[in-house]
Amino acid sequence: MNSYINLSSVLPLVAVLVLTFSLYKYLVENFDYWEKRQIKFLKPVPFFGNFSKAFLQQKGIGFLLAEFYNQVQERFFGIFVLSEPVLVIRDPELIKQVLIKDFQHFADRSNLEDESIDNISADFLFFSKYKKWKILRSKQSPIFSSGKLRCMFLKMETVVKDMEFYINSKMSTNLCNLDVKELCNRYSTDVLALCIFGMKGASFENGHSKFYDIEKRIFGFSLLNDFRLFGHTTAKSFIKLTRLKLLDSTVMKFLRQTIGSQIEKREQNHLENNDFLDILVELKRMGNVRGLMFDQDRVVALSGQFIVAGYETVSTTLCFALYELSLNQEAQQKLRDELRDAVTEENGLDYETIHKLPYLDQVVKETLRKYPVLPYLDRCCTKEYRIPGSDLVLQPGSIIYIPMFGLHYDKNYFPDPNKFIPERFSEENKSSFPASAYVPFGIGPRVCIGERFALNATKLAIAQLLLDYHLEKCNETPIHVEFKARGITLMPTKKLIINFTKISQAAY
Ligand code: HEM
Repeated sequence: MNSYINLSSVLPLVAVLVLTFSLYKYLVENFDYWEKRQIKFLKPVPFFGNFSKAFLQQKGIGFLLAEFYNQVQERFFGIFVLSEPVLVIRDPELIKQVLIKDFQHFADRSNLEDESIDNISADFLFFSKYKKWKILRSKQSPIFSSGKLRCMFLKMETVVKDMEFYINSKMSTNLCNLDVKELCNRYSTDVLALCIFGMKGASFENGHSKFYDIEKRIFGFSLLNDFRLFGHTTAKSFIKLTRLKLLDSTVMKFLRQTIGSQIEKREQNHLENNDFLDILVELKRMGNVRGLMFDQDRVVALSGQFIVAGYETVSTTLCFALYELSLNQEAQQKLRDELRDAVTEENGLDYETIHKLPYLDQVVKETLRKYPVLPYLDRCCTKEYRIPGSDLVLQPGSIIYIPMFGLHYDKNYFPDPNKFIPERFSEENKSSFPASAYVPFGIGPRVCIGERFALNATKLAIAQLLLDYHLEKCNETPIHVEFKARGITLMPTKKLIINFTKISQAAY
């Protein structure tokens, strides 16, 4: 009798031990993956792999990957993201080969595309897998054709005017201190609303801007938001487990109501506006495109992706360019001189002029080197692949990362990497580093579709602001920027406050 009681009381304990042991085995069972293949790898810890600092929000993913990049000298090496093995590629030649020449072996990103969990993000170009992606990309590329970009440029000019009106309203005796991140958030919101959806974002007006509130909701810091973005880009096992959607119900309601009703209005009134909505209306009219149905739900989903992809990226790039120019007075003056020489009374800062300014281009390129908005490029192997010059054979499903910060801060390619030196990208200097060591927009067929749009919006704003204002650091300007360890895009921890002083028309 006694022995029966003892057994039943220890059974739960045994069960817990067996479960804990099985879970532990499950979490570490992959950890010999790189060792078995004789590939140099960084030692993982259970559950987190090499990503504990990122998962626990102690270090941003970009900086963590740069730390790994600097610990190893090999062309490529292994890490574990949670329990998933990931191959990190350091060698620019191999990067070019994988992203461009051998694209057919790496046609997907590493995220989950599961319509049963999230039918909205599964339709985003960024997340969609090759078969669907090919149709979606070919149907959406015309939005960024040269003709359409020209029309959008005129719309961007009106947003720049609103931004300057806003800056002037904050001034007393021709100067003011402004948080440039906040300023640029408003700018990118209004540029996207107007150019992509043909709607006024109204972020610079007093009162409530629906678009601005939605952007803040998607990228605002909350634990749930962090996990949404981190899971959908980096930790697919987490999304499988939690079934968390990328966009919450408030954002979806906004898309369905605001964008959905705008689409219906265009359909009913046969309106065209040279923007993304025209394309969505056309896709909806076509209905079935090579087996893919474009119904109201799908076109609303497609509209959401540009709000997610364009807002933080453009805003961050512009804000860091303005910040760096306020600290680097020589570069600022050199750029202003170039602008003053180029702008005439007849043709102000038009589309052609913006594309002819080499120093403006160098300033934006150097900003994107120092502050790449996304921390890494990723691909999933879709067809068996032997890494050239090695015995390593990747099977379909294997994941690779290209660490953006590691490359952009590599002293061998960019000496004095912490310094802001736009001249690195001049005609004479640009061959001093391999082209594929600099990849802020990615490369190959899955390169950023909004690259030219983003560059136009950023360059126009920098150019007009520099013609009209002198930018300078003030007491509140941080000299070294610290970055949030949370989120997926690069964000400063503190406000980036700089001083704007109006330049008189006489000096123009
Ligand atoms: C300075 C601003 C921007 C930066 C730095 C940036 C960067 C990137 C990067 C690194 C990628 C991944 C490329 C790859 O994997 O090879 C990407 C993809 C993408 N970006 Fe951007 N982006 C910016 C602005 C925009 C804008 C304004 C839009 C749209 C309005 C946009 C839409 C997209 C889309 C849809 C993809 C997925 C492309 C595909 O898989 O076919 N981006 N972007």
